[in-house]
Amino acid sequence: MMKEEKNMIMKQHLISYKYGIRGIWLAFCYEHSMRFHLVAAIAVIILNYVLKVNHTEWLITLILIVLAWMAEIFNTAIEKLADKVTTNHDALIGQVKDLASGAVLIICLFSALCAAIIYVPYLY
Ligand SMILES: Nc1ncnc2c1ncn2[C@@H]1O[C@H](COP(=O)(O)OP(=O)(O)OP(=O)(O)O)[C@@H](O)[C@H]1O
Repeated sequence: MMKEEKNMIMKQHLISYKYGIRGIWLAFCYEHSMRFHLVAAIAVIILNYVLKVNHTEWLITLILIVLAWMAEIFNTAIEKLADKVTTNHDALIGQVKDLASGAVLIICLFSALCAAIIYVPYLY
């Protein structure tokens, strides 16, 4: 591969990061739930420090935080796309939005369960 081609690929790669960062910023601006996820993430990090959780527990909680953020960003993207298709009442659009919300709910419930499993033993 030519040096110019490599540079071009690298440049496009870096530009795609820029779009990704803009996507994360948009999610925080337009989706109130993202701010809730941010507050929850900060609370988890503080709790991890206070309780001095072990390495594995740190990893599990950080992975769950990232999964919840990912689910919320996908949910926001799907909602925006659905609204672009139609803002009129439509049964299928309703189902699409419910499915996207379901994905967020699953990771939130699973995170709450994992938080109970990790933190409760530290309280005794
Ligand atoms: N065009 C539509 N046709 C039918 N039902 C809809 C439509 N738009 C929204 N709904 C229903 O209303 C619910 C909430 O949709 P809305 O677009 O207001 O999301 P939201 O309240 O911003 O959700 P979230 O809290 O996940 O961001 C959907 O899950 C769906 O059941």
